[in-house]
Amino acid sequence: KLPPGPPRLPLIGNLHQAPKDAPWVTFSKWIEEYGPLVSVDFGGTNVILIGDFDTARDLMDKRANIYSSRPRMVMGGELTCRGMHIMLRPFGEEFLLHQRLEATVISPRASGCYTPLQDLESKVLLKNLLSTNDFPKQYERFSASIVYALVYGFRIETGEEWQLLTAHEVLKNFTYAGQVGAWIVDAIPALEYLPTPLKPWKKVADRFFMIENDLHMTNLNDALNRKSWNWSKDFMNSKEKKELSDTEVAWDLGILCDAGVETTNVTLQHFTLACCAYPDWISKAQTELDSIVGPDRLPTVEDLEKLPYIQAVVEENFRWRHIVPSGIPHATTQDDFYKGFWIPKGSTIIPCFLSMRTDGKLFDAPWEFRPERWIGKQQQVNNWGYGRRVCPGRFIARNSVAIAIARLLWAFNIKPKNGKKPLIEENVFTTGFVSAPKPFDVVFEPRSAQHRKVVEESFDATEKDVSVLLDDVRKRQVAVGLNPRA
Ligand code: HEM
Repeated sequence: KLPPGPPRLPLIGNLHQAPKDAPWVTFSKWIEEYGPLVSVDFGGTNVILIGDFDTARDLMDKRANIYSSRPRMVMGGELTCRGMHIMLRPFGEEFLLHQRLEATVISPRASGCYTPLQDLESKVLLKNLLSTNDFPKQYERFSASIVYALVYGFRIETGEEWQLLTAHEVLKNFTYAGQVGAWIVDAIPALEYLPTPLKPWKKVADRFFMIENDLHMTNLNDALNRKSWNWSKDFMNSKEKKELSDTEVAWDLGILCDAGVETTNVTLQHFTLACCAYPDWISKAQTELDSIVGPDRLPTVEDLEKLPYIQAVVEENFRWRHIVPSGIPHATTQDDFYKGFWIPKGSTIIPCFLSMRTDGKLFDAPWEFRPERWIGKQQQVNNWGYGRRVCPGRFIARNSVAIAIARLLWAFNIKPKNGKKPLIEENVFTTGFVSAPKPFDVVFEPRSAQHRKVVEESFDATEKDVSVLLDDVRKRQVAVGLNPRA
């Protein structure tokens, strides 16, 4: 039998109950009512919701070979991206070839070599926050500049670069094309065989494809002409490239780049909201920074391992709120049985991050931001997803978030502008696929004149030429025994 779930109607199942906005709220209510494994039927698609860490690990990690595909998205994936979006590729030989292509540049060892870029961009972040409180824009610039430098060999210095602005447009188009239930061709894929005049969606998909394809191809070609090492050159010289077209490689690079921007940005926005809503822990973090680092220099990447409280803040930040609270769906490629329940082949599997993070059995007062939960403890948080689809950028992202948090706390008192702690409820977050805090006003106040001076001097003194930094990154890779392919 299928796992329990809300009663279904004939033919449409639970489609009438399918949430349009903030689906995680409905999903977590069902999980509370029916347990950690829930099944619903959205118009013929069997959807399994997973609501706790143990069940997610048992199925999605331990049985990764059958839980690592993706639900089919005809309009968003097959037509708009012509099947080249790595996040939407079905699990199989082709997907694994693309994963092998990226494996060497995203390993923990390779990711540890990218710290010169994270050092520069976090210094720029602090310097900019001395003169503006527009933190979402500054976090976006910080996150984007790290990945654009790696993938294409250039920096995002202002956040107004045409490549980033076009990437915004691409994301908007992707969200539009990927709307669940909006396109008839998603429900009846055979309609794609109709003659073109009878397929109005095809024109939209073709237009979106052209915009995105142009962006990825131009970025790739520009990157190949830049002076220093970058991922584009590396991928084009790989042995996997022999089996792939330039266009496929350009899309892999483009998606890696896009996937690194909004994610890191929103994670830092959550951190900022937590500073305003639950400030009690901040003094402990700053006391640790003052005793290990002192007032005369910024914390460095090397300091991080001597800063257990800061590490706990980073971990709690990942737990407190996930950027995608409903989880990123997987799909099964075989029938499976678990604790007496049947999970059919082709089911959509949703690991509901919101339910896992607010599980009262594991986390006391889960809405509160309490870094102490992590001191001396190994708990689960699964920020990065599951099985063969686990986030390939996780080592880079963790390093970026950790150095940004350490330096922000070292340099600033981060406070709500109106002096009032925001009350954290679901309605302070946006309701789309990626859920960010709704706009709120924050002041980034330097902790002292000395802290301001160190921020300014560190910025002035640091190397800003991306070619020099990428040459350093390449040298570091060779020094740790890696073999850059370009
Ligand atoms: C704090 C920042 C980040 C968070 C919270 C995050 C989280 C995630 C999650 C939850 C998934 C889905 C895993 C699954 O399906 O089980 C994912 C996938 C992915 N992430 Fe990240 N990510 C972050 C940063 C990055 C960065 C920096 C990159 C690239 C450099 C990246 C590239 C990707 C890609 C390409 C996928 C698709 C993997 C696939 O479908 O096989 N992410 N990420």
